[in-house]
Order: sequence, then C-alpha cells, then structure tokens
Amino acid sequence: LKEEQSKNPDESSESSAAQCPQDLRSVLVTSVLNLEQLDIDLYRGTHHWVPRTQRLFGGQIIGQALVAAAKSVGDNLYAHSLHCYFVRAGDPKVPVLYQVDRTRDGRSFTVRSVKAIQHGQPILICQASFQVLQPSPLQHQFPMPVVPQPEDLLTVEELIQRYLSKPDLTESAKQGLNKLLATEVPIEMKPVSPAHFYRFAPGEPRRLFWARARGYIGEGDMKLHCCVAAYVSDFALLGTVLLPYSKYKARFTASLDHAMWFHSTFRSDEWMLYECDSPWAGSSRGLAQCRLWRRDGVLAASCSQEGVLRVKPVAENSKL
Ligand SMILES: CC(C)(COP(=O)(O)OP(=O)(O)OC[C@H]1O[C@@H](n2cnc3c(N)ncnc32)[C@H](O)[C@@H]1OP(=O)(O)O)[C@@H](O)C(=O)NCCC(=O)NCCSC(=O)CC(=O)O
Repeated sequence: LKEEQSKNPDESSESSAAQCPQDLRSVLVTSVLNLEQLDIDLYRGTHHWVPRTQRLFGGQIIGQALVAAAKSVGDNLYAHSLHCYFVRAGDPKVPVLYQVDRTRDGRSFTVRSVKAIQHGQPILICQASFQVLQPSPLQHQFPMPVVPQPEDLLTVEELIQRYLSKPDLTESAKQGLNKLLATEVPIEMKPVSPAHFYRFAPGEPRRLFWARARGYIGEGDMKLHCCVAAYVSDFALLGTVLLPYSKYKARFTASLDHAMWFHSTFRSDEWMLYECDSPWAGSSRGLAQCRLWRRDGVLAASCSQEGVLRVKPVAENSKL
C-alpha cells in the first residue's frame, strides 16, 4: 500500500508515464488515503471533500479505516470483507485517528478491528478481514446488467451544465447547481439513467452509474484499489432508498452501517458499473445494496448499507 502511494508515475513504465502526468495523480492516493503514521498501529487521516451536511463523508472514514487495517497485514493478504458502524458524526474541523487492533492472524484469514476516533470518542468501528489467495473449484456470479457504455453517457458535471440552461430554473436551484459544480469530488460519475438518478420522477428503488476515481492510480496494489472502492461505494448508495418517493425530500439522512465484500481484482481508476438497489425501507430506515462490476462483466465487489432517512414533503412549486 505504502509503496503504491509513494510511487511516482514518472518512475513506472514509459507508456503509463506518458499517459499520466504527475498532476493527474488521484487525490485519493496522494492525500485522502495517504495516512500519516503516528505510532505502531496508530494513524491520522485528513479530509479532502466534505459534503454539504458538514459531517464527514462516510466513504472517506471507511476507506481510511481500511488503509489503516491493511498496513498491518502482509503483502500476501487481500481484503475480502469489512463491516462498519458509524456511531457518531465525523467533525470536518479536526483530523481522524485510526487505532488498529490485530484481532487474529490465521493461516488463511487475518482479522483487524479499527476504531476511528475524534475528540477522544469513536466515530466508526470497523472490522476488516484479509485472506491469502486460494484456488476454488466453486466459482459463480450473476451476469452484469446490460447498459450503455460510459463513453456514450454524460458525466454528472455535463448533466448539471445542461440543467443550468433550462429557462424555468429558480435562482436558488441555479445557485445549488453551481455550488455542486464548484465542488471537487474525487470521483467521476456517469448516471446510466439521469432522470432516475436525480429523482425527477418516482421510480423503482434501483439506479446504475459508471464510476471511477478521478486521476491516475495505476495497477499495483490491490489493497489500495479496495480502499478507493470503499470510499466510492458510500457516495450514492443511500439515495437509492428515496427513488420511489418523489413527494418527499430528505431532511436528515446518514448511513448507520456499511458492509462490503471484495470478490475479484479490479482497477478503481477505471470505469466500474455501480448497480444500486434498495429492497426495503421502514421505521425511518432504509436498506441499500450495491454491486460493483468491472467493465468486462466480472463482479468485483458487493456492498450493503442501512441508513436513517427522515423526510419532509417537497414544496408544490419546486423546479428541482
Ligand atoms: C445515526 C446517529 C445520528 C444516531 O444518533 P442518535 O440516536 O443520537 O440520533 P437521533 O436520531 O436521535 O438524532 C439525530 C438528529 O435527528 C433528530 N431527531 C431524532 N429523532 C427525531 C424524530 N423522530 N423526528 C425528527 N427528528 C428527530 C435529533 O434531534 C437530531 O437532530 P440534531 O442533530 O439537529 O439535534 C449517530 O449515530 C450518527 O450521527 N452516526 C454517524 C452517521 C454518519 O456520520 N454516517 C456517515 C455519513 S453519511 C454518508 O456518508 C452517506 C450519505 O449521506 O448518503
């Protein structure tokens, strides 16, 4: 992990150096997931992008917790799952400490517990499990959904530019969209069905988008790609729960827990299809699940999350 983070693309193969100048290096690798070591099994992480809610982005905390866990396991071990609870809102004004407990080192599986701490209190508790690669005669997966290729779809930014040119947009809607455009999120996204993605009409609780880390990461360390995928996986997952409810908008939403399973090798800086759905909502909570597909149809990872969602009715004359 460390080696990959410090690797300068100019030092790698000539062709990748030519394609990926230093200034295109993913900020997820150079900053967000590049933890500072304070002591044995103790790390400090800083923030890059903070959501409008002014609480830390859950994906960042999960990604950083997985980085901390991965630093204490051997190169022959690969992350295969993680299970996290978000127990307190993260404070964007201070860094997060990550304390790793080496729960167990087995022959095949190794387990780590990570506590993310701010102001002396845990904000996230995470368990991550790693495995030595092992062959298996049992191998199956569902087929990847058939969707348009990313080259045929618009990015979120391009879609926002289009909406901005609509004549009937209110001034506050324009301001909101311009704010979104000015935000530097380290993920590139292309919704497969923009109307569903933005909840312009009620629909089934299911949405798909292509996503990848912004900037170059390169082949290299699989553990790092898992950390990036953990970061990305929390970005648009919980919103899937709201898709059937066009008459309501979110008043308070936060992910409560997050579980993830890694199945195959993948590159998080290459387009991956995120297939999100929500099988259930009730009691001010919703369950959301996602599958991450490699472009070639291989299932790379699966994810489940429950969140709290409190809503209020949408104003009749809203243009967004
Ligand atoms: C989930 C928790 C809020 C649960 O804590 P509590 O049990 O104390 O929370 P709570 O529900 O009682 O209170 C939270 C806020 O809701 C209000 N509140 C409580 N009950 C209410 C009710 N019945 N109706 C209306 N509002 C209510 C409270 O006054 C408070 O507002 P007020 O605060 O105004 O007093 C907390 O554990 C937490 O913050 N965990 C971290 C979650 C997180 O940060 N996830 C990652 C980021 S989300 C993410 O990354 C994904 C995403 O956003 O999509």
